[in-house]
Amino acid sequence: MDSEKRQLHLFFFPFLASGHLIPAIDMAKQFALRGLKISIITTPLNASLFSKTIEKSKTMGLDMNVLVIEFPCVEVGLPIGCESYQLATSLDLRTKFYQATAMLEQPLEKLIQEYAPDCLVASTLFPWTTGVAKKFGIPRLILHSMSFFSTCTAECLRLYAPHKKVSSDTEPFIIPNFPDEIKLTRKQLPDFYTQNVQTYATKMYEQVLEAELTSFGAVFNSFYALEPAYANFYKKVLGRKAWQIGPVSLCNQDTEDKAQRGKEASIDFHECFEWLNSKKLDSVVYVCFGSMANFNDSQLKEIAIGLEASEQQFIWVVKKEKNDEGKEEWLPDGFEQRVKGKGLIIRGWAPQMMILDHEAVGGFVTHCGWNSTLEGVSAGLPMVTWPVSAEQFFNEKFVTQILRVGVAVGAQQWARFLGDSIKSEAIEKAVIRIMVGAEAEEIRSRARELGKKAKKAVEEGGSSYSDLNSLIEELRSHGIAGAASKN
Ligand SMILES: O=c1ccn([C@@H]2O[C@H](COP(=O)(O)OP(=O)(O)O[C@H]3O[C@H](CO)[C@@H](O)[C@H](O)[C@H]3O)[C@@H](O)[C@H]2O)c(=O)[nH]1
Repeated sequence: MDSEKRQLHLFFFPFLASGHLIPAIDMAKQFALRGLKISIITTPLNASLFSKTIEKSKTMGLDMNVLVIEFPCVEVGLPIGCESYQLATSLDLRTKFYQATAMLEQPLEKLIQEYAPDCLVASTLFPWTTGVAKKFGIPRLILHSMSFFSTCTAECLRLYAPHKKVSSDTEPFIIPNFPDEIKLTRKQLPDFYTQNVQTYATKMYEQVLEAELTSFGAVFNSFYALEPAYANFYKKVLGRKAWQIGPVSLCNQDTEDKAQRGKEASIDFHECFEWLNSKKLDSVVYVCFGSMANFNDSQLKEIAIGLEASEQQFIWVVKKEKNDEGKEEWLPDGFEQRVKGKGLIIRGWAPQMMILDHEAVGGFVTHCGWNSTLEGVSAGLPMVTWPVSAEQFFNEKFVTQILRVGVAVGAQQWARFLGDSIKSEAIEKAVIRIMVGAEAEEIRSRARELGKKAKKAVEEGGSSYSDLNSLIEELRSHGIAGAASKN
């Protein structure tokens, strides 16, 4: 077959966590929409989460399928079914989880042998896949799940270690040689920056870096106009190769597609949509902390009190099981009766993208996971930033200081399983600041402009659209060159 016409086949191998799988499926869809064949490699439980999306893609004529590999839970001592990182709720379980992912090397090699894909697009957290791709003579693209800003912040912390030059965990330091003056404290950094001992995670991050330097390049869920200084920094100062093809969530255009990203929602999405339809433009604040953050009862209570005191309408997503007696200790007495019609609590999984895109939603209280941040940006929404873990404190700086589309609630420290560090008054005040008054209007108009730029980036001729074209062209010529050298 004429090699220029040959359909390219990409293997997508995302990390096993909602915050990685959801954007990876969207990204895979972008490639499939350009006529490429896509196989998503994942484990049985994760595959079931997006079976509907794959079915739907087939009805659209897209060439997408899933190849399932078993996850070695038993072999590493993980509970059976612990196939998602968010289920690994202790350091010990997380270490075992990473060990199990490294054991996926052989099954992956078997699939590559069988299907001979042209390229392996694998999560940044699978550094060993660069070696696998090399072995089979195909390029490995790094599937990046953070922004350029956060990736550059992380790299400058590693290079210059400014956090080691301050005398306490709360003394601010500045990221050296950066385009903007960004201040952080040690309390806002992931553990592995501050620990002096080598752990599985610290070793893995060294491999991540090594792989970044030796791979074909990286694909980012971002767009040029959002962070030009940091895209340039990544490419020119850090000397890496990258394509930015986001916001990838924007490939979901109809309400059902938006509602079905990720998991089955815990609320009938029609019901949620109807509820929003009954509300005025920009009158509802949406409160959600991603797929991983879990607050304790007293912090949830503070949120409830703060939301009620703000007098704003809200949708609040709570990922908290009822206790053994079926009680919800975090709910203030009579709360749901008092906010009836005004506030909606979703217990479990929300159809987030559908909610954010609804015109009744006028603000977003977010933990600053990169996907939520970008979804908020794409929907043109002002945000209250409440970082909890991972690189979320970096994203907070980006939203509040660089983009200036958010206000900080005042979270000061990295912690995945939190106490009641933020008081109701701070929540009330921050929500009011993004929903009511002159400041809110000013933030909203900046956010709206950014939302328009996000949509433009993925339209035909937009920067992300063009970057995806160039990437496909490069893969095509690489494939042709590779095929020629094999002949
Ligand atoms: O009820 C929910 C909760 C989440 N989501 C979706 O789930 C994704 C969540 O991703 P993100 O906002 O990035 O948060 P996390 O799940 O916390 O993501 C982890 O992974 C991200 C990508 O690496 C990091 O940026 C985060 O810091 C890290 O916590 C988003 O697409 C949301 O739309 C829903 O649809 N419904």
